[in-house]
Order: sequence, then structure tokens, then C-alpha cells
Amino acid sequence: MSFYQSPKKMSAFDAKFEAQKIAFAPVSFQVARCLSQFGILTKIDGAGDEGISLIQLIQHVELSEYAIHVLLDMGLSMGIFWCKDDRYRLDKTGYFLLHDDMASKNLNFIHYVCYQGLFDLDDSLKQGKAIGLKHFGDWDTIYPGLSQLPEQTKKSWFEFDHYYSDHAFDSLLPLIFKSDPAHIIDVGGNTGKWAFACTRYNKNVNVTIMDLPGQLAVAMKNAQACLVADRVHPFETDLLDNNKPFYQGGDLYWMSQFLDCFSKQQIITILQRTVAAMKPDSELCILETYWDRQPHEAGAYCVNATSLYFTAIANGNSRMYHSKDMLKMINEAGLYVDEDIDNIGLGHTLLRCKLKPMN
Ligand SMILES: C[S@@+](CC[C@H](N)C(=O)[O-])C[C@H]1O[C@@H](n2cnc3c(N)ncnc32)[C@H](O)[C@@H]1O
Repeated sequence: MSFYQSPKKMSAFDAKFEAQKIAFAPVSFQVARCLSQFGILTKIDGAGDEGISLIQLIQHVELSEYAIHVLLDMGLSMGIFWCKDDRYRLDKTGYFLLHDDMASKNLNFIHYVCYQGLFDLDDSLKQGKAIGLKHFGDWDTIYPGLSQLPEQTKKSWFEFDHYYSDHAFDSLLPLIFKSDPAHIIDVGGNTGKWAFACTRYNKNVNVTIMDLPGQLAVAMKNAQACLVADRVHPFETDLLDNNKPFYQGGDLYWMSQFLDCFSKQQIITILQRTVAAMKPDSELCILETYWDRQPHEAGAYCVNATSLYFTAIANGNSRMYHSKDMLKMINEAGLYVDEDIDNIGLGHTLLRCKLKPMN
């Protein structure tokens, strides 16, 4: 990791400006969202090098002159546009806000899933509970409620989750199938995207999805639609309850973006239960984004920011981990890492684990 290990080279004047940006960050965030939602970014982008004036924008955007003008002024301050001779042109940051898929998925996730709940971050930190979740329902964690979230919130949650895992899945399939597993157990398999990728890739493999009932119902509906309900099987459980069952004897246990939903103590328990369920030659593959394994500072920023979603909205006690913490827990549970591969998809790491030999 080449970042965070020395002070930033910046004048006090610039640092003071950075501090003001943080103080006003919710304003910038909402302005960027409104510029996008009301089509102002698209209009200015379409005007190209010629640019577009406020008077012209008023004719195309269904907002008052006042509303467009306050958004434009703040957009200038945020470096989204530049303006010469009263004509606005998109600057580079504006270009990526408009055209970068990752920025739009992140922005929608923060607005529809996290924004209101983050107001309760301080109480969530003090109580070790996701106090911000109260805006959506009365659950201990967001997961039993996922399928009941308001429509736009649910859409933003799934688009955010899938955006990162989808980018990793294609390059992972050959790696996972090199050990030729006949039966994969997808722990926290959600709506079945990985299960369907596996059944498409290999015509013989069976996949069992272990998850909460709400997600399994959606996954099995999807399995019917994909015509693989004979090879994709549901296994209902709640991994926060040790009295609930754990699928025994799978060839390959798969945990993608799953362990980050649990506290350290819960992870150790889940890994120990996995160890107890594995055959001597089974594997456990863990796919996660660790902030210290990101190739660029931008990745570490997004991963660390995502931790606070877990704190205030998802469960109050989990996070995106440092890889050293995960490696320690894997070891403690009785596993060793056979392969450790970074830079999969958008900054994922695959840890391929096996049972430690018995002494
Ligand atoms: C962040 S999603 C990951 C989905 C998918 N594996 C992927 O890579 O996109 C976490 C999944 O873990 C499941 N999960 C969370 N808590 C759980 C629990 N206590 N028991 C079983 N599954 C749980 C959720 O329902 C959800 O499907």
C-alpha cells in the first residue's frame, strides 16, 4: 500500500479549504444528486465545447431560474463545471459524475440507503447498534428486511451490492472451477447471481444457497426463470443463530461479500462452523474487498466509507476489514490460506482456504 503512510503534501491554506469541503460535504452531495436528477449535467454535457447559458438551461430544465442558478453556482465551486462568457461547460469531475457507473451506483446507495441513517452515526457508534435502520423498519440488522425495503432503497442496495460482485464473478469462474467442485455452497448467496453464473459456466455443478428466507424466496424464483431450479437448491438458515442448521459436506464453500456483514466474534463462529462442515478435501473461498489491498487510494476511500454503512444502517458491528484481521480469524478458526489473489474485479481479494492438517 503506497498511501496513508506519510502526511499529505499540502499548504495550510489548502488544508483549511479541505476542512471547509468536509464541513459542507452533505450540501455538495445533494447538489451533485440534484444536478443529475434534474438533467442539468446531461444538458451541459450535450452542449460540448460551446457551452450553455443559464437562459438556455431554463428553457430545457423544469425548475425555476432561482433553483437552476443556486445549483449551478455550487456546481462551479465543486469543480463540476466551468463557466466563461456566461456559458457553462462540464469539467472532468462533472464528466465522471455523469458517465461513471460506479459514481452513480455509489451516489444512489448513499442517498437512498444511507443518508438519513447516517445522521444517527454517533448513537450507532455509542450503542454498537445500527440506529439508522429505524428509518426503514424494526429489525436488528438490515438483512431480514432487505426484500421489504422501500422500492427505490431496495433497488439502490442491490445495484450497489451487485455492481462490485458482478465485476469480479467472470474472472473468478475459471479459478473456482479449476478444482472441479461438484457441489458449491454459496453462503449468503442472496438472489443467486453467483449460483447462476456457476450453473451457466459448468453444466454439471449443483449449487446450494444458504441464506435468510426473504433472499432465498427471490433466489428460487430467479432459479425457475433461469431454468436451473433442478441444480440450484435453497438452504434456509440464520447464521447469527447457532441452533439453526449449516449445510454439511459441500465440496466448495463460497463466501462473497458476506463476512463483512458480521462482527469479528461472529466471523470466528461462522468460520468454525464452516470448518466443522467441511470434508478433509473441501475448500472455503472468501471474496472480499480489504481497504489495505486496494491498488489505489480511491478504492481505499470507497471501502472505508462503506464501513460506516454497516455501523449506522446494516448492523452496528461489522465493517470492511483490514486483510490482516481476516487472515488472523481464518487461522484462529482452523484454516490456512492456500492461495491469496488480489486485484480481482474492482479491488477484490480471493482467499482460498483449506483445513489445517490435524497433528
Ligand atoms: C452483502 S450480501 C452479499 C451477496 C452476494 N454473496 C454477493 O457477493 O453479491 C450478504 C448476504 O448475506 C446474507 N446474510 C446476512 N446475514 C445473514 C445471516 N444472519 N444468516 C444468513 N445469511 C445472512 C444476506 O441476506 C445477503 O444475501
